[in-house]
Amino acid sequence: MNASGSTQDALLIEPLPVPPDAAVRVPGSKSITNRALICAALAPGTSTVTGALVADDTTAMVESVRGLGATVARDDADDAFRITGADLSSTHAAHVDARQSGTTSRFVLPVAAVRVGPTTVDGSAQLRRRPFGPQVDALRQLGARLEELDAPGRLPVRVTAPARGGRARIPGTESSQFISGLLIAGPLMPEGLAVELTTAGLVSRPYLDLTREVMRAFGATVEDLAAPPGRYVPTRYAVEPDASSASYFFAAAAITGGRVTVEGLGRGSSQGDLRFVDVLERMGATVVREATRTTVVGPVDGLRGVDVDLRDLSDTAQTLAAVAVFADRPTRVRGIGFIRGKETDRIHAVVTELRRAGLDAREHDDGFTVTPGTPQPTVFETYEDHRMAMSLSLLGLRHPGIALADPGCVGKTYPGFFADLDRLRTVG
Ligand SMILES: O=C(O)C1=C[C@@H](OP(=O)(O)O)[C@@H](O)[C@H](O)C1
Ligand SMILES: C=C(OP(=O)(O)O)C(=O)O
Repeated sequence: MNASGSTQDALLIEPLPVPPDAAVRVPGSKSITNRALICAALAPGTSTVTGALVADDTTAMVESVRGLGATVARDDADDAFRITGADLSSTHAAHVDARQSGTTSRFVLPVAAVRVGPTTVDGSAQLRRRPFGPQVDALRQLGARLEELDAPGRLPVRVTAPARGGRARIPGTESSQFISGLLIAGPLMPEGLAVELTTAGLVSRPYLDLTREVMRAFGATVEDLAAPPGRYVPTRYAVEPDASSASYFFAAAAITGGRVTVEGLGRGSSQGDLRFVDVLERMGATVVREATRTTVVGPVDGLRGVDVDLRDLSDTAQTLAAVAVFADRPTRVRGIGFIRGKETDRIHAVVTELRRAGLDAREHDDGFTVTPGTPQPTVFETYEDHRMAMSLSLLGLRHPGIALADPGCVGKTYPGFFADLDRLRTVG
């Protein structure tokens, strides 16, 4: 790393000397990687997944599907995982550690309910604090037997008898991952699966499109929120770059008046978080959308504050909180009360940290308001939340004295983040 140095545990982010003019390629999508890995693990035969993210959340999935009986081999030369599907009729008792990964845990738990042997799903202390109740409840409606080994609605959970399938009622307002996981397991339930929402609202909707897209690529049939009995077939699948990871680079262009192109993420992408560039456009940035890449050019005359609902793309809420510091008027973010149940209470965390830097930021039940200002030199806390670290680092690109505690927390989805951020310093 050439311009970011370590002080004790904290990482100092040096301001960019000039606005960036750069093209970057961010790692593979966490969400697509974990969907592809688990669909491959359900397909009898050998699948190949290329371009996958290699990070803590996807290692969690690799280890988990191995625990369920799949074989996973890494071929670095080919940038590929080769996965041979698990024998779901095996009676062996499985134990799965989903680490910090919401997707891994919420995709594996329903899959545990379509195998014959008992499976225990557990995770880190952080994951044990996150909600699982609606999914446990839905699986019981589908005939599975589950034991919550610690507290109701929390990990660890042991599945002791499989689901027959049918209809499950579940709220859509807490996490779409519950529904994605049920859909993934649905084709392997003897009666198939139909999910019925008990709420008018549905958060993180684009992730359900992603689930259906990857399921179909692996040969499964799925329509809306239902999957008839069926099967997966092995395939070769290429993972595109991660749109949430790209948000930090688009934001860097927006706040500096620079220009950043993210390669491999273009008009055909199904990742909802790519819509973050629409928000930047509303704020005054110029966006160039091409078939296989997207460019953001920051305005020279400053950004406008916006009032925006991010329920479909909530992983970009903290990115926007950082961008909002550089606008001309307050930014209000709505529709994201459910992000209090992510790696940390993200509304509280981001507001607390902006205030630590002397900025005016406020919490609301459903989001936050950030008023523009000049952040003071600060060592930000990062709450074991990769997105706190990556978002707050943006302030350091413009202001001196910004440092991050526990920068290694980015390893959850983007181990090379700070090295890639340094590439914005390369002129030309
Ligand atoms: O399905 C997915 O891949 C994801 C869904 C979202 O979670 P929620 O559905 O809990 O909002 C998102 O925050 C997470 O990073 C990835
Ligand atoms: C919320 C996130 O992850 P997960 O729910 O998959 O742990 C995230 O990556 O921001």
